[in-house]
Amino acid sequence: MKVLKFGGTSVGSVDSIKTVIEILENNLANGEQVAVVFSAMGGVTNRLIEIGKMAAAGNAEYIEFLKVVEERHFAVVRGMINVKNQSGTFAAVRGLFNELGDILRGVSWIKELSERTLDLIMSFGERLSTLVITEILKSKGISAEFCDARNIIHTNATYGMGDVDFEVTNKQILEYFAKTNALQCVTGFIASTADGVTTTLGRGGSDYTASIIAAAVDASVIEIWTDVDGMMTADPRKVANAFTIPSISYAEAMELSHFGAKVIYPPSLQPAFAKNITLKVLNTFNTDFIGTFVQKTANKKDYAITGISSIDEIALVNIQGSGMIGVAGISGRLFTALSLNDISVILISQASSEHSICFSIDPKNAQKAREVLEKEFSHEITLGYIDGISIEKSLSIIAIVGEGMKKSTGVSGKLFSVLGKNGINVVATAQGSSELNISVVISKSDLSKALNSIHGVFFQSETRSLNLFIVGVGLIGGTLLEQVKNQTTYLREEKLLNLNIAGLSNTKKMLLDPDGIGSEQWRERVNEEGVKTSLPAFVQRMIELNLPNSVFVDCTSDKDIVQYYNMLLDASISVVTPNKVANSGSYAEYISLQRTALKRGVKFLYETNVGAGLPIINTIQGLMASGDKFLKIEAILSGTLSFIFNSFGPGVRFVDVVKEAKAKGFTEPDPRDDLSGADVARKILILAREVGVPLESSDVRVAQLLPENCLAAATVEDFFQELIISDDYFAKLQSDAEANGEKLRYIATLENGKAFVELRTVDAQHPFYTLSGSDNIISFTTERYKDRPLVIKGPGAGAEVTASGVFADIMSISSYLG
Ligand SMILES: NC(=O)C1=CN([C@@H]2O[C@H](COP(=O)(O)OP(=O)(O)OC[C@H]3O[C@@H](n4cnc5c(N)ncnc54)[C@H](O)[C@@H]3O)[C@@H](O)[C@H]2O)C=CC1
Ligand SMILES: N[C@@H](CC=O)C(=O)O
Ligand code: NA
Repeated sequence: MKVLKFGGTSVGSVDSIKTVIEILENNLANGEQVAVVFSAMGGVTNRLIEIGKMAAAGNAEYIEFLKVVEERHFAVVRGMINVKNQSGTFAAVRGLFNELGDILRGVSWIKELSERTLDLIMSFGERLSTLVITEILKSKGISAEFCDARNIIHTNATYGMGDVDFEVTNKQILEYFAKTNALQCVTGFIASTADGVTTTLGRGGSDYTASIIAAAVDASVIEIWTDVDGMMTADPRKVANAFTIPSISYAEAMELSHFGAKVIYPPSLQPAFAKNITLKVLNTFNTDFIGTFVQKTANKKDYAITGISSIDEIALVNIQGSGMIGVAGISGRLFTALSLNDISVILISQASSEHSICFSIDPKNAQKAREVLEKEFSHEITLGYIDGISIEKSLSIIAIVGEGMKKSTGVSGKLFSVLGKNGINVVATAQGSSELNISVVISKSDLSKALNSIHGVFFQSETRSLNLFIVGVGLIGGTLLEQVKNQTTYLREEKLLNLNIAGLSNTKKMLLDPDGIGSEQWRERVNEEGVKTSLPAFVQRMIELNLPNSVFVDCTSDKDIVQYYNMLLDASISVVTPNKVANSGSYAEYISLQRTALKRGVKFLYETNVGAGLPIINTIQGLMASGDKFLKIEAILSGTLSFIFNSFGPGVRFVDVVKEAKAKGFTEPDPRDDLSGADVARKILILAREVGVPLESSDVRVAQLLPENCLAAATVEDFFQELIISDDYFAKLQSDAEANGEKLRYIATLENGKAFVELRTVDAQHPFYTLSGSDNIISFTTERYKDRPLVIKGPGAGAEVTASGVFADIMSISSYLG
């Protein structure tokens, strides 16, 4: 025999009942006997409870509410049974509603609603749905019979959650099914006492009915038909990427039952599990889907774990003291006291030092737990053997579950590592020696981030996601977004990396969308949906969103923005930037950013601070890490100045070359920063710091290349005017150099702890002579590269090369995330 069970949504509407009929017809076609258990129509049980309470409160409106429930059942009859045959069913349904109406009237008279009466009122939900569907089946010519489970399942008189008398029940079920071959339509959830008083089976009640029957008759299978695709790897409301688990063991299903309760409530399936009956969880609304098989032993898994479950809100109680060490009986007394007071313990952890025990409970029991324990241990507390009871709230538990972790290494490593990388603090942890479940207690505010990042490493290890928050969509930011757009498919398909643009801001508008702004229509979306830009609000929202693998990308030259870097890094958000302001501010700030990133295990990356995309910072960091010592750095670090000196000559105005550099995207947003030497000065300052020389910006000596009048210009426009006026000055610089067969080069040097930048002329022998375009060149003399320096050369400014350097930094974070 086969046992099927349909939940409330499956029997909730005419359309879904049509599917139920089809499923039943298909099953009957196989010839195997079928029992089918029905829940009440979706929402009806809750409605009946409400109606019962209204009646008890003397609120006559319950009558109207009851009419609505009645009409729902009538509507199904009208929708499913031919007009000619409806009357019998209508009469039967009306009969049940009359009976229920009488009971409710009684409740409203005596103004009392006992658990026993409530069970009786609730029983009408299943009795009605099952009656209606039985009649529908019969009207379709199917040999179906209504089976009132109260006649076969007996419980004690614990109302609300009757204790099943299996001896009697199993016997009655066997006798009942031995007598019939018809399709048995059984009322779920309800039972009765030996003397015929209606009871209910508590949580997961209809599943329990199915399970009790299946176990009694040794059914071949139980099919639980519900409204989702089976048991999922995580709660899909919290983890968008959760997917159906095809095969799961009983034990795993039990462990996952916290959120799995929505789908099945495994404890209610225990009788079937005990008989080794396979359970299938199937979707009435997606009948072709394979669903989840629950069996004693699950099929081999593709993943190290089977699923992730969580409890949103718990309180953690800690009891500690020197008097607990080596003293037997403390934990016995502790848990006895809790159990005598009906406080259920969710998780327990005690370190081998025996100095403390912590356990988690439902927060609504927290105060009671404190009182109970303070009373139990009052003597020890007075004597100072126990320090007292501390309770922490606003915590959540996440458990990873799976038989696959048994005796396999690396699972807990992976769990703790992903939590660490995302800056999620683990408050407590527990793993039983069954190795089926590792539980961690974390702050509730980290729950969503933790679930998603854990799900990511265990189930989507092939596809990793980075959440990008980009501020500044000018030349570099805009080009970066273009590059991201062009690479999205490649990265997803070839590198299994999903770049999610979760936030964007220009100076006017900002938009944050954790689901992704998209790299195609970002401009339109920011314009249309964006709100007025506010950097503090942007940063605050990012921190609140608390998305895993978040990266803040600062593509501005803003001075104020850098004050947020520390805060972001501290919130475990990596920072990537071409903006040089932070690293060229005070040395204390530079160091503090490095330290915060290190402390939080996130990245602060700024390769494009010097030489745009050229691998300069990375090279230095590699050499420093491997113990090389820098003796000298000599470099051309301005793409703009390089371009100018390579393009300026007879027949060209200096100002036009500067304007061309700006048009080509080489200059700073304000080109005076390039021509004043300020940009080069801050670059050599950053390099000095990277090689371990703790300079301040005032330590860098800058020899001006501009005449006074240009330096004094108040605006960029004025500046260009002054350049025109000074054209002869620049022409002479250039022609003097050329006359000597030399070239003008603006060179930065770091030697003996001193940094300076100056305009020099170099002859054809000098390695810096043969530069073209916007080339930068950096020559490192180190202990290892002493005889011949290490030289890096190439375009050191411009949109494409800079944006790709920023992109490469972002990519390096993704590989670090593993
Ligand atoms: N252009 C280049 O070759 C290189 C540039 N860089 C650096 O890249 C950064 C960006 O340079 P570009 O893109 O060329 O400049 P840009 O002026 O074209 O872009 C900067 C953008 O940031 C916006 N912005 C400024 N403050 C903002 C704020 N608080 N909130 C939102 N948006 C803000 C501006 O409106 C502008 O659209 C600068 O720090 C620059 O030093 C670094 C290496 C090379
Ligand atoms: N304006 C800068 C851009 C790179 O940092 C330059 O010209 O080098
Ligand atoms: Na670089």
